[in-house]
Amino acid sequence: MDVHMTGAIVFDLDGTLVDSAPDLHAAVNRMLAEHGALPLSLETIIGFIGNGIPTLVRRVMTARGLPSSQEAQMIQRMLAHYNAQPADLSRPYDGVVNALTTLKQAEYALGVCTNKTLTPAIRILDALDLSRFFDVVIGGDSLPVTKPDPAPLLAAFAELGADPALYVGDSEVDAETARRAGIRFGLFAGGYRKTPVEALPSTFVFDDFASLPAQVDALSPA
Ligand SMILES: O=C(O)COP(=O)(O)O
Repeated sequence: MDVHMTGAIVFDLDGTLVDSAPDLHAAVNRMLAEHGALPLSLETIIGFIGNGIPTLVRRVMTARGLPSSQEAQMIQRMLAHYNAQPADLSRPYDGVVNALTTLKQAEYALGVCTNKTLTPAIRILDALDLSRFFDVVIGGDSLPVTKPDPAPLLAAFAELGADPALYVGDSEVDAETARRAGIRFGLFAGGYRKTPVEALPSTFVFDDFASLPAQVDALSPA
């Protein structure tokens, strides 16, 4: 990696770059239908996102009273449904493409650190034409641990090879990951967060990606 890069910025995926909940919701309900279980609402599924697909499936099974003996099979079916259609309904949030373009032009090295399983994460980035911005993608199954363990985030920065400038995410898990990694955190307020923004430690909060490059510019050097 070019040592003259301005710095490195890593982004969360679900609820930060991409509103991915509608496809997760559709895949969950296809999985539930196969098991003869009733569907769950989009709002319920949004509340279950953040700790990766196996945890999402466990939360869904608890909500529907399904026996944990079926867990491994249901995770497998969820991944099959989701991998088949990961980006039919998912869209980047407004302003994401312009913000990434601006940051890339300013010579930031960009990466993604998500708890989403790597295969659908990459398929989504490809389908939405976002892969071109990123030099590294760390998924929920890339390491033996997931966020909020800081290891995946630190691995993303290590691979980028430039000074860590910022992690950008939307959730409690992301805020905790950045805190444990000792990395500055930009909190996107328009994602899947469950608690008030004031309750989460952040360097700054933003609700419009159009403002992100200026917020990054305003940071002191890493
Ligand atoms: O898949 C999830 O549950 C969360 O994914 P994220 O880390 O991109 O928010």
